[in-house]
Amino acid sequence: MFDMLDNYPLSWPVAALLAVIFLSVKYIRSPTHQLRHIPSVGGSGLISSYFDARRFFREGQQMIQEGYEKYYGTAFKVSTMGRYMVVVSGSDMLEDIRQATDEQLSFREAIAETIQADYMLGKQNRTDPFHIAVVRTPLTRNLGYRFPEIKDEIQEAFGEMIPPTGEWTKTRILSTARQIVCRTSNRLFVGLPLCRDPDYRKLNEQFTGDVMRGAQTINRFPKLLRPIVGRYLTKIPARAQRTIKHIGPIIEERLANEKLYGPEAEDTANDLITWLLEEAKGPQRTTEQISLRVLGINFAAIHTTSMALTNALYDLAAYPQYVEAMREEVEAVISSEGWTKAAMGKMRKVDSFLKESQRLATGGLSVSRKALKDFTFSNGITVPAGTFVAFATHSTHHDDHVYPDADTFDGFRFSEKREGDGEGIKHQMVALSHDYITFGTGRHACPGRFFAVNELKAMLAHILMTYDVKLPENTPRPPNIWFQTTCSPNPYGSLFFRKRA
Ligand code: HEM
Repeated sequence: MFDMLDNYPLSWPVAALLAVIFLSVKYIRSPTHQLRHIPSVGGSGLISSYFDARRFFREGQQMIQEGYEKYYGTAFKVSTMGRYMVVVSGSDMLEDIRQATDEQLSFREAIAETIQADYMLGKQNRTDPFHIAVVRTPLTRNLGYRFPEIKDEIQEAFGEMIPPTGEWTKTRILSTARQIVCRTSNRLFVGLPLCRDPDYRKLNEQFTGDVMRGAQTINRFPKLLRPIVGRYLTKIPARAQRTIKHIGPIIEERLANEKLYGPEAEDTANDLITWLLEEAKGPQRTTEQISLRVLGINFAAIHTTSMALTNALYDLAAYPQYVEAMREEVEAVISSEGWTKAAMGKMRKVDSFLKESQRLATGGLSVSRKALKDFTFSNGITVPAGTFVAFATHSTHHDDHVYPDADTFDGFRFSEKREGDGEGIKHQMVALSHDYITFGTGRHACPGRFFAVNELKAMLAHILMTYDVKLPENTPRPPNIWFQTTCSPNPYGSLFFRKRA
């Protein structure tokens, strides 16, 4: 080849020129160049950004905090494995994200790349997300009607997992919470007896971990190979088949009944399968599609809610000064309302305690979006198409300018605010605001938050009425575990429970 070039006197300079042109175009198109107007936390050279991406694994939140303090109200970038992430802060920039259309800043494209969602739940889950409307409307509307069953499952699940006896019983709390949340949520989603089926429960308890590991495996391969890797090197296809094995017969029976008695025939189960079948049209109405939507909703619901419950229980044991006031509230409300959804709405102290617990424990970044077009924020900062943007949530929640004494756990911070005139609604846990981003913002804000909060309140109220809870002797609240910007309650922590004295 070199000999060949030697035979043509102009070839060396031409080859060198082509190489320079190629490298220049590549550089101009690279995120390093395109995002050069946005300051970096850490370096932005090729080698330094590799080391920063490695540092991000261990010290992601410290890096976000550093950028938040230096560039509050504007944007900075951090390098993560595979891409830069542009991090924004301040109410105005969050409002810009809230108002952006899906064609400008896409929630679904961001998730699709981060967790390789197409290989986990099927491409239709992203391109045709009819299940979101189901969670937002019929699931939420039916909470009052189905509440007695949710309460029944809470009672049964706690009774089995943590029998209330006179002796202090040590319980590894995160795994216990996950099992209780899975069972209770599925009492609403698929009802009895499936919600108690050991294999179905295990499948849903483990699915989030399977997805995270699967995504890591897929992300290691180039785009071209990913369909093969997703299919043969992850556990996901087997999990999908296992879900269909459990839910398929129920769907088929409902479809057969519909054929027999007509579409107007009442589906008395009134569960997630009913609502999905009501919403689904044409090709969406298959056993596989409906089963995968149930799996996907479990994915969104189980880990988030069980982490929230675990954090609340660590806080309950660490700050026992709030117990008596919450018990009085629960007793008063239940004696006038009974165990109903309306009663949950009246438990302001319980709501505040859970909200405060989540305020402190929400992870480093949320509201992840991918820019599909160049996007200009109202402060003039532009991010080019293809950029990943996220909001500095943990830093906002821990900012003394936003919350006085922000690092301190103040269990009734929000219920006290609700006592002011006209303040009754906006400080409740389900309310979205620019200061409280646990459930995200805008049209993609968590549609399951009404169920999650009612379920968490019913669980905490049940615990307050049934148990005394304490930390192991002379030990502090188990510290949260950070990985990149994810903040998880300590999986190794235990609490002691005994029948309420
Ligand atoms: C404490 C528990 C929960 C937390 C902290 C939580 C948090 C979130 C967050 C932060 C988002 C993204 C919002 C955004 O980027 O703007 C989200 C989306 C979502 N959540 Fe939740 N969630 C919880 C429970 C649930 C439950 C119980 C369900 C289902 C019943 C659920 C279903 C969903 C769905 C389907 C989405 C996607 C929304 C969309 O695609 O537009 N979540 N959640």
